[in-house]
Amino acid sequence: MMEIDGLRKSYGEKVALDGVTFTVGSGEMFGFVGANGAGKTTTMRIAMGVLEPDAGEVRFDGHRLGFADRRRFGYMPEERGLYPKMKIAEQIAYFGELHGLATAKARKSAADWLERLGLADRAGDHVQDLSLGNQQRVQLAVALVHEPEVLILDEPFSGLDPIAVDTMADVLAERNAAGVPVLFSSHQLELVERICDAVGIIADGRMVAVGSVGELRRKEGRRFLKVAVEDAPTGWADALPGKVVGNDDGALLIETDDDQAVLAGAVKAGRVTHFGWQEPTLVEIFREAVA
Ligand SMILES: Nc1ncnc2c1ncn2[C@@H]1O[C@H](COP(=O)(O)OP(=O)(O)OP(=O)(O)O)[C@@H](O)[C@H]1O
Repeated sequence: MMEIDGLRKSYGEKVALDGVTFTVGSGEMFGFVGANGAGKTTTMRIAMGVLEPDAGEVRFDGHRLGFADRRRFGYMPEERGLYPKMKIAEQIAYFGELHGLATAKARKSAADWLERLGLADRAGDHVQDLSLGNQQRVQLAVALVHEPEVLILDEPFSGLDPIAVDTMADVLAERNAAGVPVLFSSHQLELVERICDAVGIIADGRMVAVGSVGELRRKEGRRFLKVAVEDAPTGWADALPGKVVGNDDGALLIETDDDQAVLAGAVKAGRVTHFGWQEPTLVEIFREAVA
């Protein structure tokens, strides 16, 4: 388990992190979301030891992280950082050796990851000759080559085509299944909602919501009853307990505490063709949490 505990960080006058706390459990996929400049990259850089916090600490399995621990982490930095003129297989193996793998093992692992990520036929190409999406796959291989115990990835999905997104998501889920905690940032909230066990929402350097999507729905989101009634008179729901907040393709969206009263009113008004709760999406939860 990785614990981010009370991180504070300022750049001059600018307070970037104002007490950031959350945990990423073993085998957990944690999606870190927030507006531009909210503090995601700063948090992840501190977790990787690239930046020192002004206060707070990061722990792994109960102890404060040191250099040796971080060698066993896999990291995809926001600024990426591949060598453009180095051949990709050599480059991945080189990073493997930097993380302590013996040369033969590093080469074997590099070849295996290139195969897994669909880049085996590009092994001898220079990084600069790959498309940006393929460079990102190489960056993922660099993060994974030494079989890291924790993965920290800054916007790993940005700029990928849908097939590459699926490959990346599958690889991360496999690492999760092997017990690896995965922390990644993203602006792709539908993807985060689909693949993450837990989500943390940061705004202006503070965590404004943390939990599973289900927990966030219960705590942060508003849910609505979606009710469609054929041939109902206009305004049929006006006298019912609750508030009509919208119309979705002919169905009313009603905010209410009394679904049974709304159902009884709907049945009285006409033929009910749809009746059910509409849960808020992560996009809606996000908008409410950062508002
Ligand atoms: N080296 C720096 N010097 C000064 N200010 C910085 C520096 N790095 C980040 N900041 C500021 O700190 C705040 C947090 O930035 P950070 O990069 O952590 O946000 P982010 O959530 O990763 O944003 P994005 O989604 O745009 O990548 C921002 O206001 C940013 O301008």
